[in-house]
Amino acid sequence: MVSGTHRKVIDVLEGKTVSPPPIWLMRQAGRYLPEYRETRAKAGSFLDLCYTPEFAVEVTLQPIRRYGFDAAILFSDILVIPDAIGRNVRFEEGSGPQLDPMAVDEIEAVTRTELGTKLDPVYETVRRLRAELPTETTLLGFCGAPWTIATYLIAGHGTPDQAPARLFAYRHPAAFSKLLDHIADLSAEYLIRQIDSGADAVQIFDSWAGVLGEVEFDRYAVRPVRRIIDKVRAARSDAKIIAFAKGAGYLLKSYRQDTRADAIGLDWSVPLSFARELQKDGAVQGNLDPMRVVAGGLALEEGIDAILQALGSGPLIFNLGHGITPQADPENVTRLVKRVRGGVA
Ligand SMILES: Cc1c2[nH]c(c1CCC(=O)O)Cc1[nH]c(c(CCC(=O)O)c1C)Cc1[nH]c(c(CCC(=O)O)c1C)Cc1[nH]c(c(C)c1CCC(=O)O)C2
Repeated sequence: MVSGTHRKVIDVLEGKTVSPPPIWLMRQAGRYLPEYRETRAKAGSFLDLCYTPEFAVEVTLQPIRRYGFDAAILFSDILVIPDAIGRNVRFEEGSGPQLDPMAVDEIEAVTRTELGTKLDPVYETVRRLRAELPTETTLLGFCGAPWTIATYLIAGHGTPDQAPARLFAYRHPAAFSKLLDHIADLSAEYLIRQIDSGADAVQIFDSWAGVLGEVEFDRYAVRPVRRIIDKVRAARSDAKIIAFAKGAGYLLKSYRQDTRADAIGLDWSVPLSFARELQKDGAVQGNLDPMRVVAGGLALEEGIDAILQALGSGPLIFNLGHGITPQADPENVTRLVKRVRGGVA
């Protein structure tokens, strides 16, 4: 292989051990960066930022310029799918996302929706990014997992424990499964189009997997993600896929095999001894507590070293256990990258 086209994240997704491990951070483009806040102010609403290729490309590239991460993640949001199917998604300052909540009698109509052309600007962003990024930088596309998307569709906003979606699923199991299958089909189409536009790999975010019981985890987290992965692979057999089921704990033991993901993302509550077991079956990604990046100092150094020591001799993509938060000091990210790459923090 020509060294200039070598993408370390892809090597790890193929099961290789890369030392030092490649690194990127979930939500690496975001409010902790002054240059993001500047572009965000110019773009208008948050969705305008997502749907304007010029701005979305700019904010995707900002953390790459600053830190030289091994992967760039398309700047967008998991809620663009609900937006594309007409659920009136709004991001209001300080209150998190808002959508039209979905009642059970809307299931038939919602499961007949199509993506249409609304997400075309996202594919254009992906094309421009692949052309502008350094060849050695992996470009990641993404979508939300059907369960996590459904939690927002049903409640109409974020909730601490997703009680509205859990209740809906117990009351209307057949309608709920139909809804998840439909979201999975739209998500597969969305990911295939991202891959065709230049994404080298994709990540599926199941941020709310941790609130599901064992039976529901299989039904609502594993199966719909497997459905997406099967459809993407049926269309693009060499697609590389990372699945992140936050809070899944012990259920991660079979998650990779049951979903067929190339890598599984780990949140910071996953013990490193268990993470090592999971790594025997393939690549893992994670799992530094984002609060260690806010704290800095010894908390940051010890957290990094523990992960490198436990997981550095196997296929690892270094990342946080969830998105970086707005309070993080950009200098701590500089220290983090340096330490992972073998320098002193
Ligand atoms: C659940 C979820 C969402 N969005 C996402 C998830 C899954 C991952 C996770 O659990 O964090 C995924 C997401 N959201 C965003 C990205 C961009 C790529 C990246 O840098 O990782 C990605 C991959 C940008 C964003 N998406 C959002 C922001 C902040 C909005 C702003 O700039 O004002 C960013 C940078 C808005 C958003 N979008 C969402 C919420 C709950 C919020 C509000 C929370 C907040 O205000 O921090 C839904």
